[in-house]
Amino acid sequence: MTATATTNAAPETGRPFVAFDHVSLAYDDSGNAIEDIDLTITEGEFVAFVGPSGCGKSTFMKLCTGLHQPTAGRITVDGAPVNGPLKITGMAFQNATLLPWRTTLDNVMLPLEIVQPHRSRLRRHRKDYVEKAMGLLQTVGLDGYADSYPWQLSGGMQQRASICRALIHDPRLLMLDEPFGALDAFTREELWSVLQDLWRQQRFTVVLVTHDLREAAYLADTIYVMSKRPGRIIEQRQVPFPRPRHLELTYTSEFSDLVYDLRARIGSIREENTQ
Ligand SMILES: Nc1ncnc2c1ncn2[C@@H]1O[C@H](COP(=O)(O)OP(=O)(O)OP(=O)(O)O)[C@@H](O)[C@H]1O
Repeated sequence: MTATATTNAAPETGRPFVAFDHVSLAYDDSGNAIEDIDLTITEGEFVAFVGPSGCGKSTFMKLCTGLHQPTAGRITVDGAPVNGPLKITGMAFQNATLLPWRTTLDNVMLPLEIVQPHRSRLRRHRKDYVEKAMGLLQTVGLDGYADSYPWQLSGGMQQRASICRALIHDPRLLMLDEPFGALDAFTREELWSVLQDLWRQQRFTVVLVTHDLREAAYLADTIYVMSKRPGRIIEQRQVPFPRPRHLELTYTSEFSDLVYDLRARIGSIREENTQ
């Protein structure tokens, strides 16, 4: 794992990067899935979305990346309206979804065969790209596994590779939908550090969707709590802990208090649901 300096690496630009201007989305005539979302994510910020199941966290992501268009309101990313799928995003999901017939290295390199300008450059600059992929694999502790196939890797190793794949084309926006949800607690905590290191080195903007409140509190600068359907932002919490964060933080009373508050907030939403 790479060593990290002891500064807070979040860029201090404060420049708006993702802006939702009173955005709602109705998939069909059953009403809004998310409603009146109005928020700004600054460049290099690490934000987490938490909320009860079905509140619209994944819908938020799909809107951010242009996979769906809002029914009302306006979304801009890096100052431009989002009218279709964005090239500047990288994504990782709960399942690593690596292609079983490709080696780890070839899985990580896959976006380069699809996303421009890398696609046009790949043949001529393959050596540089391989070097870059190997560097990423080393950062996540997978050096030595470049030629292994996904079925030869543990779940945690596969997820490390999938994070490398999400980052190989230098996305400015990293979307993570429950990326560690299927992993055991130890592996998950290890990968928090891996992700924090990568983020501090490369300063991309991160949108993390998670059910794990400790994960949100450990990783994020800002946590948005969403209501039950139709999903609205009902709370925005700044996370005050300095970076780099270490696992000891999770045993402090400040950390427990934050997680407890978030849990209570989500508990109260769930209760409303059953009344
Ligand atoms: N393609 C779709 N067509 C119709 N309805 C959809 C579609 N995708 C999601 N929905 C509905 O929109 C609402 C929000 O779904 P979404 O997947 O965004 O929630 P979520 O908070 O990510 O859920 P979970 O925490 O369970 O993963 C849900 O009621 C869901 O049934």
